[in-house]
Amino acid sequence: MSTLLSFRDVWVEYGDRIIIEKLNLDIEEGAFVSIVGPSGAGKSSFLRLILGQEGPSRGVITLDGTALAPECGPDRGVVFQRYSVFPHLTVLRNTVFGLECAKAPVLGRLFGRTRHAAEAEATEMLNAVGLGHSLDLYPAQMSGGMQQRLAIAQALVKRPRVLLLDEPFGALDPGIRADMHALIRRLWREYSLTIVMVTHDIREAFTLGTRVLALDKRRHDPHAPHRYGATVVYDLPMRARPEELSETSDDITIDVIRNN
Ligand SMILES: Nc1ncnc2c1ncn2[C@@H]1O[C@H](COP(=O)(O)OP(=O)(O)OP(=O)(O)O)[C@@H](O)[C@H]1O
Repeated sequence: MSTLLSFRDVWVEYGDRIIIEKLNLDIEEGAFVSIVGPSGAGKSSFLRLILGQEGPSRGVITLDGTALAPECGPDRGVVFQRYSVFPHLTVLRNTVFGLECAKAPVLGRLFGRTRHAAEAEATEMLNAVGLGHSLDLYPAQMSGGMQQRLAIAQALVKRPRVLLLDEPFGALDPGIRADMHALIRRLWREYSLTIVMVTHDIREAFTLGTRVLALDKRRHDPHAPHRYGATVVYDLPMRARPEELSETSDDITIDVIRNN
């Protein structure tokens, strides 16, 4: 497997406040990376770096060996915990809209044959996430789980190189969550995705991830908490592949535990 994303001596600082420090990390193509860590450790900031919503204050991030573009492009898809879908658009229009933005960035609309092709692609993706029978529904007519399925279709229809998940299942009931775990695992396999997922749920991190990264501060100065930032303090490759683990399984095994 080749390296898809690479971080070299990456820092995130707001004024004199250090959030992430000296981050050195390679993410392989096809990996499912779970990010855990205490509140405020910089997990969302880390995702924003990959998304291009903000640049590092120092260091370099590359995607496929090329410096990451400073704006969010179709090579990176994202699903947030809530509010990713447009309430005034149907399921199909929500999904086609992602393609319109990628393929017709100026007009934001596709016409004729390209529009038909986009609708066919969107319908295929909606079938893949289990919304094939809900194309004409509006988000307000759907459950939270269905809305997250739509958000995943919206992100995946652009065929991103990397899919970013920011607490995507955090607002869902446990039963629906288990269904969504099975769905994302299937999509990860079928579409050969590379996924980076932030979660507060340790079991979810270990159940889904092929690798679990813990972000935290290595050093702490109680008199000046802003002086030190977080970095990867644990990097845990999982021995079992996610498809071999059941939701209720307790036999999670870890290959190596190493402190960077
Ligand atoms: N634009 C900004 N300006 C200043 N500080 C910021 C900015 N964005 C984030 N921060 C600070 O950076 C720190 C890390 O925030 P971030 O949201 O990345 O943490 P997190 O690990 O995702 O937290 P949580 O688990 O609570 O969501 C926080 O202390 C936050 O206040």
